[in-house]
Amino acid sequence: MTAALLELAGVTRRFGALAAADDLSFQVMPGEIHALIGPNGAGKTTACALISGEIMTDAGRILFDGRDVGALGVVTRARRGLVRAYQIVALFPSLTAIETIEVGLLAPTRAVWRPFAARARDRDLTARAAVVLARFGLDPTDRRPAAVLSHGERRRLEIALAVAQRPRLLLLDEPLAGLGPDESAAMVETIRALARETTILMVEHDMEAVFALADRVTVLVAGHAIASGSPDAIRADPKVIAAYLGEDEA
Ligand SMILES: Nc1ncnc2c1ncn2[C@@H]1O[C@H](COP(=O)(O)OP(=O)(O)OP(=O)(O)O)[C@@H](O)[C@H]1O
Repeated sequence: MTAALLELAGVTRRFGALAAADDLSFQVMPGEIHALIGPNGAGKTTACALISGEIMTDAGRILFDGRDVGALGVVTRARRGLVRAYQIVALFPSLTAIETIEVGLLAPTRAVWRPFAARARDRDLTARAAVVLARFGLDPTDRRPAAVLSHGERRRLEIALAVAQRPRLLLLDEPLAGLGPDESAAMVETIRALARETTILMVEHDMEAVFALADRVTVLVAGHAIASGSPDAIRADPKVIAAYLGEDEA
């Protein structure tokens, strides 16, 4: 039997009286696109933040490649290959797209803390960053700061930055949010292509995209995973229909 790449076992995280993660357990297998779905407030974003290390668990274990990463911070988890895509604008608003990716390429080497010295030593850096940008349909010669890129361009840059860090597990929180139909379709294709080189765990509200992309789906309700399975099994699961998917038809 293949070992899980990521395993949450009995993870709980409280905010005051509310358990945003409540005895949460599920597994992400190597090579799959795994979607985390659930109603608003189910705890999907909290689960992402717990997995990436932005917030810590109150109880339970998070295993990445068989090792407990629950006590490690964001940077250490990212260096091990557990990388979340962030809203770029909040991080590097004044950098251009290519500078943003250069930082991402340096991050796994720790050189991010002294980027200018490292840049002088790594003459390939700009060329490598250009290759990453091109994969995401972004222009390496674009001198605009990230803050003024269009919403769709920023989403692509956000994922490109995460990919530059060579993730073994890429965490995507609502990659299609705010995208128009054409941009969404392009992003679905991008995610499918990324899945050839990295395992993907994504939170997504767009059910059509989830069922088109995901190999397996986990359904969260009130911080707890009520089901994990193939898209077909999830769609047919009476617990899921009652708790979530049935909502639309109610
Ligand atoms: N930092 C926080 N402090 C207090 N409560 C929080 C905090 N973060 C999340 N919560 C609460 O935890 C619950 C789960 O929130 P979370 O954002 O993880 O859900 P979600 O499934 O991602 O929701 P959505 O689909 O609306 O994005 C919600 O009730 C939310 O109000």
